[in-house]
Amino acid sequence: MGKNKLQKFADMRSYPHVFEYPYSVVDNVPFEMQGKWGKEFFKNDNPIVLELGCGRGEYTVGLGRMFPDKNFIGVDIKGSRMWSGASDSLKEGLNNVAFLRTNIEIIDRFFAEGEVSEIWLTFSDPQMKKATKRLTSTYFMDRYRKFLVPDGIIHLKTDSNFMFTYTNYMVQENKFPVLFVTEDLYHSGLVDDILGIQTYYEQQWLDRGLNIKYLKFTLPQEGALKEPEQEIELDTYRSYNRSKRSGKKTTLAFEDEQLENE
Ligand SMILES: C[S@@+](CC[C@H](N)C(=O)[O-])C[C@H]1O[C@@H](n2cnc3c(N)ncnc32)[C@H](O)[C@@H]1O
Repeated sequence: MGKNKLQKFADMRSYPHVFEYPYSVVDNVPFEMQGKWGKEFFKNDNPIVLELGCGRGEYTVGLGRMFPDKNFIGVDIKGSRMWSGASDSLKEGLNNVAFLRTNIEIIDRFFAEGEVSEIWLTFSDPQMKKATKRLTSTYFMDRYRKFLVPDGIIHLKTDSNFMFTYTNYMVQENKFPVLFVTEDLYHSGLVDDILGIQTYYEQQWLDRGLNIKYLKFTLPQEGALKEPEQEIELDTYRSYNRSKRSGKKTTLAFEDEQLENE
């Protein structure tokens, strides 16, 4: 039988490679590893790569296996999801993998200037109602700039047409260099070992026949950032449009909600 949430939380507290600093405690518990992840935890100077909103951490663990000469940290607020990747990486003895349980809104408190080389955003919630909650908004880009190396790389992998279109507009508006872009990863023949890592959400969206989109760009350090102003068509299969009064749900909206509750 699988473990319940309390057993998973207990495991997480005992894991040496898991750091739990949710917003509710971070002001009371000092975090002393900012700027020292390489020296004090990984014990090397290798590049550090983050997966933000990592869920079960498939990219963090998958990339950790592929690139022993880089360090990977999965970040999410949900400990019971993160437990999967944290347990797998511990069992496999991947000493280049760690997890940080916190709110991404305060991510810049955990890393020093230039400490991180790359960020993966894997199937992030599109947050269609509020741009400042979107992990590819300029609100978050301003935070990422504080700890990314100059011209650090950001990868977005998503099912969401809304998130993909918004991020493309954001990148264009701010003239960020685009390294790679595809609207349909699996039918373009461009999937390699890295892009072939599939997350839990990715598998669900693929099963529903959605195209997976991918955008890779660099984040320059200089210049004020500007939010895009274009209207973007909403994703119809998400719960955004559901009428609360009628309670009507499309099948996909319902399933989306169930995924959220996982
Ligand atoms: C749609 S799920 C995707 C999970 C995983 N990347 C995957 O593809 O299976 C989004 C994840 O981001 C996390 N998340 C969203 N906003 C967050 C925030 N502001 N701080 C921390 N975690 C967040 C959620 O807890 C959730 O696990």
